[in-house]
Amino acid sequence: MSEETPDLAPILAAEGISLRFGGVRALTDVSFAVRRGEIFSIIGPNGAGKTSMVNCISGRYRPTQGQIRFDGQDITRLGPNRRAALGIGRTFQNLALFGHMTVLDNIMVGRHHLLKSGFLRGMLYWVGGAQKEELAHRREVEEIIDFLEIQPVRKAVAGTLPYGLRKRVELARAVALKPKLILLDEPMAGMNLEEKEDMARFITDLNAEWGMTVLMIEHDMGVVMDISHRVMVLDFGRKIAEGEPDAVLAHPEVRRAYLGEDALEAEPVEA
Ligand SMILES: Nc1ncnc2c1ncn2[C@@H]1O[C@H](COP(=O)(O)OP(=O)(O)OP(=O)(O)O)[C@@H](O)[C@H]1O
Repeated sequence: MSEETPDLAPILAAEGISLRFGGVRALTDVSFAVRRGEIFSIIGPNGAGKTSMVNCISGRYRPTQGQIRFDGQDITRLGPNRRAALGIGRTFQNLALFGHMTVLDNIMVGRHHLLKSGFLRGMLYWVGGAQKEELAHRREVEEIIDFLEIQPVRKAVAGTLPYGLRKRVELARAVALKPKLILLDEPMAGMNLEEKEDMARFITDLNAEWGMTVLMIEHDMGVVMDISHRVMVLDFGRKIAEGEPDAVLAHPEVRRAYLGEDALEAEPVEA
């Protein structure tokens, strides 16, 4: 591996990742690295292996071959909870909120995962030490609520909110875990234009103001090219391109395999 300057040092490095489901090759020898502080997106047609790759990183799937390093540590064999504790957060393609709970409680649930021993913590609460911690938690949660502009609905039951807002609450819950790297699985899916614009702004602010490194899968090419620092393209489980958005868009194999010339002409993208 080449020498890296500190800010270009990868926070996440996947090397030679292959994943098979029986006869299906979901991923074949995919290597890439996400730099600390960047927004990195994975794109590709349906079935290209994007979610499989994210699941390999979050620990939901274990690759058939290859190694994943996070923050300098080999995490290939760690389970999802250990990876979350190391600082890998995620949101899901389909909403995963507790619909009957309030927005605030949903986000607090995220926070409680930060604490390793729930039982011991419960005991300590009554002794007093954890009470202070609880207050500090609340303050931080309020900060996240402010940041994601969900104050007006903080007491609302999550299941009653419009879809776009629920997605934002889900993001808040993932952010509440204070991950160093956040994995976003189609954060704009099912959103209208305004909701997408809001979500794009929150993601860029999380990245720029809170210093969170973002790894995102997203089908909306406009958004991807607009907010990503770098993009990787998968096709049939293989990496066909990686680089800055403009370079990736210009890549002949990407044009052929994924976008199609028509799509490119119809949708000019600003640098
Ligand atoms: N749990 C699984 N069992 C069997 N095959 C799977 C499983 N998960 C994914 N696959 C297969 O692996 C390949 C890659 O799927 P994956 O969901 O990772 O693609 P994707 O790029 O995320 O697609 P989409 O954009 O449709 O979400 C597909 O052929 C899919 O059918």
